[in-house]
Amino acid sequence: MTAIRLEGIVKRYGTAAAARIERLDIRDGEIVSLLGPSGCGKTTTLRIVAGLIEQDEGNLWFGDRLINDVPPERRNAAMVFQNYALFPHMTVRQNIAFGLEVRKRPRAEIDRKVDAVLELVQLPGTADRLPKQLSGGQQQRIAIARALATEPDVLLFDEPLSNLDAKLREYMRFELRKLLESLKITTLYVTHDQAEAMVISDRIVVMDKGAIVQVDTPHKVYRDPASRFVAEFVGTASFLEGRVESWDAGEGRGLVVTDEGLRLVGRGHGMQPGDPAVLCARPEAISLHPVSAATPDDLPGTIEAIVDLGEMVDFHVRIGTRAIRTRTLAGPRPGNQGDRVGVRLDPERCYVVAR
Ligand SMILES: Nc1ncnc2c1ncn2[C@@H]1O[C@H](COP(=O)(O)OP(=O)(O)OP(=O)(O)O)[C@@H](O)[C@H]1O
Repeated sequence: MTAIRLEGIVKRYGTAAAARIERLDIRDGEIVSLLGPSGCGKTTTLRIVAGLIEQDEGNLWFGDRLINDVPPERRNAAMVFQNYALFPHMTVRQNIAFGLEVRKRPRAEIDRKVDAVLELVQLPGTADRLPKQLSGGQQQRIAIARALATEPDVLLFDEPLSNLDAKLREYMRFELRKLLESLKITTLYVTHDQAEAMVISDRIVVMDKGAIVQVDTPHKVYRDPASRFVAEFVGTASFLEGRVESWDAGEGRGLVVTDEGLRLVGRGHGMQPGDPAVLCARPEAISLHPVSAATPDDLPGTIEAIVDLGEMVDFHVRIGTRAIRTRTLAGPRPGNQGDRVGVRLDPERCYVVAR
């Protein structure tokens, strides 16, 4: 097992920095995702770790080994790509054996390892098939088996599930998480899909414009976003801009008065009275109540639209000049389109961040 450390890493194309990572530590056996919108520098960072791109500045460590000048094939890292990158004219067995043959391993060992990794990805009967005789999901599992066969210290995934259809992708997330958990190999995983990152990772690195903006467990990234950008990118939220009226640093919560004069309580860090702020309300933080059951503290709202998603129902609600969104399990509804409702915000699930 190998810890990974990136220190002062910068990669520029022309004058623009595609990646600038002050510091990132990935622990032995940890599964870490790089998550962010297109162009934020995820793939550049992953490729620097793989040795496929050379950084302009900074140091990269695998354990206590500085590997800046170590070529990719000597880093003992295996990469799994979005397009599987299997050799089409080779059987599954030949594909998986390839890396071991390059390393001139004895035949018996190669056969044993191929069988073992096929077992691991639950495709033991496919050894003699060609990639085209497998489904997309199966091909991706073979690509993973091929990566595992060489017993790498580090596994690198570049959007490995993006080519699969939505249902299979969802299933494979859980399968992959189970597999990675059992392997305990240090893993860096690139995705722009926040749900995938939530399922796969021990920790998520959220990136924006080449830099890291938050590193935390999936739970913390969702429950404690460091900025509006993170709250917007991971999950959904309604945003209410305003100013901090009072703040209890000990409790980590305070009162925000929005630009429309709504008084709302939320949790956060490092805010001061007078700070411009945004209150981020997750859909599950907002509950709607028929006017007859509303309390004086509820905000007066009007249901503008109801979107029925089957098991869930989205409500778009107007509060004065503001539109917010909430989501509930299908069931009794607080009202119909056009009805007035009481809107209640759970302060525990509202986050106050700098504006
Ligand atoms: N070879 C290159 N030459 C010039 N600019 C590049 C090159 N590779 C990447 N970039 C730029 O660097 C930035 C980061 O790219 P990168 O591929 O790392 O982003 P990403 O987060 O992986 O995006 P995506 O999810 O779309 O793959 C982008 O602005 C991109 O246009």
